[in-house]
Amino acid sequence: MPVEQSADKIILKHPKGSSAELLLYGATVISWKAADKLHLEPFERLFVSSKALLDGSKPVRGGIPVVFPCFGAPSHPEHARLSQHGFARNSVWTWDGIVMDNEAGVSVRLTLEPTSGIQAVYNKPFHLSYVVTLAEHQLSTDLHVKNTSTSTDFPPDVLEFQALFHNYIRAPSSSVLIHSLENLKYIDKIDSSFQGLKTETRAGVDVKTATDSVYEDAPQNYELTWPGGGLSLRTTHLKDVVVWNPQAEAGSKIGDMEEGGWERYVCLEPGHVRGFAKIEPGRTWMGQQVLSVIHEERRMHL
Ligand SMILES: O=P(O)(O)OC[C@H]1O[C@@H](O)[C@H](O)[C@@H](O)[C@@H]1O
Repeated sequence: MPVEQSADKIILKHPKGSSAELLLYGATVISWKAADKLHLEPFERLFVSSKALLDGSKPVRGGIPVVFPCFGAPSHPEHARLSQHGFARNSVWTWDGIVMDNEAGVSVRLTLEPTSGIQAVYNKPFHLSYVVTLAEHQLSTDLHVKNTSTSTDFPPDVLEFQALFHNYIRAPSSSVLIHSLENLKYIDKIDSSFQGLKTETRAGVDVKTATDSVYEDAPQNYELTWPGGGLSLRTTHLKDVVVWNPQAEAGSKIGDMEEGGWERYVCLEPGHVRGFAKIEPGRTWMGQQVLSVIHEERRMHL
């Protein structure tokens, strides 16, 4: 069966051997295994901390948590009662069905609507639909956000939100390089003494030191490479991208981070997180990412 379902998890299996696992909790993808031309056996592409709780008691430390409707600490008055990164990553989503099942890919959809728990902290009407698609060498995630307000008032009942895919990519943090971020403006959340935006001067960005950078108006087309491996990331309507790795000093203070976990991943998180996406009543916004295996050694020599 290309799609297996249990009470809390969905497993996607592609006929060519790749696979993915998705929790209803947070719609969190917790595994993506894909081969490349050098390693014919599919292997894990995402990092999930061995200390991550997968029982729905807190957001998963790893995989691909979905961040909505606020990134980081809330900065919009309508999000004031939300916790860091919003409620999508710690809400239980609803299974909606198989979208596609053929040689090209296996695809499933989950949805999230306001529950009483969400309404207690957030009173905007919305409908989220999340489609995860597995191909032989590719994983795509699409988030559709609908403003379900039926208000005809003026000014319109606009839905303002931030959204982001918090990808924990399995990669050696001592040698991974990310490009192309050169010349982009970014907020350096590590350097709190610096006010304003910095300009990226590096052709390939590394995470050898603690990194928490929010790049704005990015090219939506990136490559992560390390000796012997790599992934590309293309996005649509996700104009910003975050690079995060806490390294040892901050990483060892994260309760659900395994010892040395920061050595085994980099977070490359595409989103709309500088300012807010805005949609009028009845309209839908869609943000998409496509993660693809890089088959050949494509390391930039710097
Ligand atoms: O611990 P959390 O809430 O999952 O957040 C992890 C990190 O997520 C990143 O997206 C943020 O830029 C970091 O500042 C943050 O520390």
